Amino acid sequence: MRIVLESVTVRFGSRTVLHDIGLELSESRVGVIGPNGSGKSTLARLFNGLVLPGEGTVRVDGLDTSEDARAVRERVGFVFQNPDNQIVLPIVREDLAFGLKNTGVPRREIPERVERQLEHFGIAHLADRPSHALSGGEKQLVALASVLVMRPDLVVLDEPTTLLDLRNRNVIRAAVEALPQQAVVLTHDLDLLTGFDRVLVLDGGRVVHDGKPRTAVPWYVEHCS
Ligand SMILES: Nc1ncnc2c1ncn2[C@@H]1O[C@H](COP(=O)(O)OP(=O)(O)OP(=O)(O)O)[C@@H](O)[C@H]1O
Repeated sequence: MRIVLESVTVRFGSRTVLHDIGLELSESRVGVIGPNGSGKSTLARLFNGLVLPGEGTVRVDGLDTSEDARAVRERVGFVFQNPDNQIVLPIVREDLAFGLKNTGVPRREIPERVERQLEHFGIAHLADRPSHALSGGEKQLVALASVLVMRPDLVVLDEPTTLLDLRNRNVIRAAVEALPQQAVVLTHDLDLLTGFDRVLVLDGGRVVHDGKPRTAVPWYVEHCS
């Protein structure tokens, strides 16, 4: 799918957080890097209508996020940086089923889809556990599973490896690599970007570099550290 931003400016109060951004994204793996506060999360939130542009337009497969928010959200899944913002129900299995119940998936298909998604991440043993009592890394995996079970066409992951130990970081890396759908990944974990098709570097609300990881990552290290 194609995401097109035309002259997009985002302001929070009197602060301009994104300045006149023009972008077209259709690659399978896109990374977004940049210093804290550079606007990465705000940019990514534009892709599924969580943030709407103050000026300009954002189109997802031709759908204007300001006009077709619901259709856009069905296509674009968003995995939050803090999994506590994602997990809504007290038991893991129920949490994964929640979104499916609200989108008209036939009830009898739901338990199997949930089970398969949990198994895919090696977390089937968490199915009946209370969500609030999971470790940070377990929560991050459950949050990702709860988005993927909805089968979005594009997945946005906001710093998916921050809470993870080495083993789970590798689980997430492998999961991102194996995703059949397009993915946009915001990260400070530069190793995660190996093999990506494209990396955007943000600084001060502007795209200051746009290229392959082998050029974008060294550029970022040289200019933004
Ligand atoms: N809802 C909001 N209201 C006011 N200001 C906001 C809001 N969301 C973000 N900001 C501000 O916009 C700027 C960009 O924030 P954003 O979260 O997009 O940056 P980021 O690059 O993702 O940062 P980090 O790497 O720290 O997660 C920050 O200065 C932040 O304080």
